Amino acid sequence: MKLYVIAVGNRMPKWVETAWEDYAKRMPADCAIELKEIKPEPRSNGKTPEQMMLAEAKRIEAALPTNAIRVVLDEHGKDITTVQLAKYIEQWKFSGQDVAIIIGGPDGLDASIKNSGNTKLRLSSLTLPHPMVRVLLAEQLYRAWSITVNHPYHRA
Ligand SMILES: C[S@@+](CC[C@H](N)C(=O)[O-])C[C@H]1O[C@@H](n2cnc3c(N)ncnc32)[C@H](O)[C@@H]1O
Repeated sequence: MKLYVIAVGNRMPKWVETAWEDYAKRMPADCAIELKEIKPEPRSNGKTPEQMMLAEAKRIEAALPTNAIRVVLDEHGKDITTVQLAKYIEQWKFSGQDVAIIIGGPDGLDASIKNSGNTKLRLSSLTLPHPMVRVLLAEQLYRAWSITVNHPYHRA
């Protein structure tokens, strides 16, 4: 199984790239995480947020791997614990499908993407900045994987 993280936003600050790499390289081959960055629509050409999110939605659709389980990250999604995320990882592995976890840009995700996921999850009740979301997600995927194999990284 591969976990694709489809994230709106490129040209991230160095700390974001470093943190992502740090967790990505810890993941084992059978649960690897791969980042696909989606170019954000320029914020300076007079378009409405809805128009920008729609343009980004088309790029997200084009980047999504075929037959992958879709997981949308949204602050209004289902609340889960890290132990529950570990259970999701086990289910996803069992399904034999790859997984695409989608993160929106500064304005969020177009409704067509928000409502297209098999699952909609939130990482916190707080509204998080999109660069931080990918870092937090990478750490939580690593932590959740560590739970599935009883790795000592996670201490309950
Ligand atoms: C700055 S937020 C967008 C906020 C926007 N007002 C909205 O309604 O989605 C950018 C992206 O980060 C992700 N995100 C932000 N906070 C989150 C949270 N607490 N849980 C899960 N994902 C979150 C979502 O994918 C969101 O589209």
